[in-house]
Amino acid sequence: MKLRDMMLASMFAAVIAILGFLPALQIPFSPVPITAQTLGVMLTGAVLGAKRGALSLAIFLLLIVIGAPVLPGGRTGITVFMGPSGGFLLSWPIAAFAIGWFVDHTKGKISFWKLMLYTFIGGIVIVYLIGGAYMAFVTQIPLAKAYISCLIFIPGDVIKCILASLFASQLHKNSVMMRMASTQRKIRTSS
Ligand SMILES: O=C(O)CCCC[C@@H]1SC[C@@H]2NC(=O)N[C@@H]21
Repeated sequence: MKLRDMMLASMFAAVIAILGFLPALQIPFSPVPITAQTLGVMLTGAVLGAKRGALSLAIFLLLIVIGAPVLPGGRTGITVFMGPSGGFLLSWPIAAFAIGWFVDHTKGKISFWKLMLYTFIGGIVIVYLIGGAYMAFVTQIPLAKAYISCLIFIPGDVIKCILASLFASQLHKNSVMMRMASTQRKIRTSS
């Protein structure tokens, strides 16, 4: 991994930390809040790809471990991993990796709809599977009940999928156009 990759991964970790300044929404019947940071997780995977995306979220989790107040409300420290939302946090590098893996293995155009599917699988299905199971374990509730309680997050998380997919598809389109323009320039100067 190059220095540039490390810098990009750190930059996206910072973006997720900044999203943590938006207050989390505590909802009734759930010990886990609605947070804007999942938008950052989806965006990171969709823009950086698998390896850099996972690295970025690993950096973000490391910031929590060392006590940086990067979660909404300034929460931090290793103890947050032991709470009901701990599994959701631990799922984030896997989610970013999965979204990025799909992006890295996409043949042809990375369209909005493809990204919608990728962010849905990585940012919702994988996150809920891991986070829900962990929450059931920590709070000692039945697994089915934990998964049902995750459904409340779906409307907000689908909106985040849309936003991340819109942004990332535009970015991928621009980078393809820039690459084409630079190839054309090279051809012109060599002929
Ligand atoms: O701040 C924390 O302690 C982590 C919060 C985890 C929130 C989960 S992630 C998936 C789902 N979508 C949300 O907006 N909230 C939950």
